[in-house]
Amino acid sequence: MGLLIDGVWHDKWYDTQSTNGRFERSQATFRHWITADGTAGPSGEGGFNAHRGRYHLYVSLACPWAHRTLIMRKLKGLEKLVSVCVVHPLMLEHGWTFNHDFPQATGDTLYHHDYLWQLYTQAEPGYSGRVTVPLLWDKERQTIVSNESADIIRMFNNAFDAQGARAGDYYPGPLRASIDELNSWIYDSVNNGVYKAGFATCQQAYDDAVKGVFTSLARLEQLLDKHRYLTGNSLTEADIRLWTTLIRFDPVYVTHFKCDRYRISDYPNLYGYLRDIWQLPGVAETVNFDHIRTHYYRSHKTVNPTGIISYGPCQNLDEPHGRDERFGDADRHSRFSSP
Ligand SMILES: N[C@@H](CCC(=O)N[C@@H](CS)C(=O)NCC(=O)O)C(=O)O
Repeated sequence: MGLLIDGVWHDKWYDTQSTNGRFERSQATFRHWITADGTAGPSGEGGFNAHRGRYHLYVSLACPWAHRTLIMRKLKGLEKLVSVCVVHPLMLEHGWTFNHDFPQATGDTLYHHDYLWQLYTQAEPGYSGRVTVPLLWDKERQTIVSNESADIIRMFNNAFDAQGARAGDYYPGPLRASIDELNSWIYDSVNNGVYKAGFATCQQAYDDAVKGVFTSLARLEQLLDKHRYLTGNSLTEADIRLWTTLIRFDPVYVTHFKCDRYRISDYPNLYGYLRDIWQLPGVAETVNFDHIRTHYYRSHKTVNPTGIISYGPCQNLDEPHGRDERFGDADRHSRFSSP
């Protein structure tokens, strides 16, 4: 675990001393957008036109932020349009690496780099900052388009629609305000909340974070009593963003990050919702529990110095969830049908 300073790699764990034991996530730095016609998006420069085969996604199968991009790539049928490399699950003194001595770790098939940080310095030789996944790479300009998952899933949602992407809009106009509102508190208290609890180095910081996690899970449990998905009866980007945290919750966050008040499987609605999305076509294929559990338990030496991987919960995600009958079958079929 480390970061780049003026293009030089330094092995350094998160600094929580300067923030009174609180973990503060830094902002992503590359914020360009792929658009259908190459015009600039909401941030960054233009010139990143959507083209089949031009872009490459670097992910970790362990990482919940990267996982969002893999799910959106799958739902939108972008597998043949945007290629992917998978880093090794261990993130140690060199950060993410391209070692491929682990099932489904692919190495760097584009440049044969050893480390992810080499892509950051290839794009910007004097780069200073954290070296994170997901990373969306432009093979043509040989640079980073974006290292922000929230932006990448929005690009995937519509930029490739004229290039053969599958139909489906996961950020539809009429729902945008409510999706944005959900994203904002779910990001802070759930997606990032589990990290704030797990990486806290003082009791108060942990207490605040863990209470925030369970307050929000209670709120979500109520919301999911009213409709099948967060904004109603169709799946949106807000669901995808929440779900990648929920799928890691019982297998990792309960024990490793000490988010142990309840398990997701203790909440009837959240657990049904977890299984509902798991059972949507293509979603389960994006999940790799070996990468997930190996990464967390073995990479965070300050949290789990022995590197012992816990026994793990017994969850049957294929069990029927009944949410389709309970809320109607939504417009799921139109979303997943071919264009
Ligand atoms: N804002 C980023 C956060 C990505 C992120 O923090 N990824 C983690 C993996 S789960 C990472 O690569 N961490 C390495 C580090 O912080 O040094 C996003 O959502 O894309």
